[in-house]
Amino acid sequence: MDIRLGNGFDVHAFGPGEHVTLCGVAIPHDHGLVGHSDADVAMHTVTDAIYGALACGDIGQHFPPSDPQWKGAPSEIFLRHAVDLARSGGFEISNIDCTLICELPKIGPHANAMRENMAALTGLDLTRVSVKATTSERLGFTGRGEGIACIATAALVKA
Ligand SMILES: Nc1ccn([C@@H]2O[C@H](COP(=O)(O)O)[C@@H](O)[C@H]2O)c(=O)n1
Ligand SMILES: C[C@@]1(CO)OP(=O)(O)OP(=O)(O)OC[C@H]1O
Repeated sequence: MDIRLGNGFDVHAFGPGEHVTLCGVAIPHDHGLVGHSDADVAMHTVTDAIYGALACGDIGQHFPPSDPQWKGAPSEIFLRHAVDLARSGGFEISNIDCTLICELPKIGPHANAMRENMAALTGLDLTRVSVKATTSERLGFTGRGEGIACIATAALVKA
């Protein structure tokens, strides 16, 4: 059995807005997130973890931020691309795990909706999709409420 692990890390800054989109779920907040796309930092991070497991670059190489085509794009486009790449290489995604780092918004009340959306987009069973959160104890840029960071792991298997 061929097992591959990949990691992802991404950060998006807060800007004007009334919600953030995380794992495709709109979460009410007193700021939005700034990005070339819809700035879904969690979906970008999971996408990069899958690319990492495949050793095939990163999200900016596949979807350059300089390309106007991706302005305001829904990030599920990027995730679907990474999932298709994995499957076309003969891999199944075994599980994904991501941790959001922010003081606010509180992720807990939305975590199951986020998991369900990621499970639907990837075709994974819900038990294989994990969404977690932590504060940074008010330290650093996340602690000052300047943005949201996310880290993720993806495991891919080929029988
Ligand atoms: N944005 C966040 C941050 C944290 N949580 C939940 O709170 C727990 C405690 O966070 P600490 O940073 O103090 O360890 C954490 O384990 C999460 O369950 C959250 O929902 N949203
Ligand atoms: C997703 C892309 C798409 O142009 O733009 P952003 O929304 O700025 O997100 P980032 O995490 O900086 O990744 C780069 C790009 O691929």
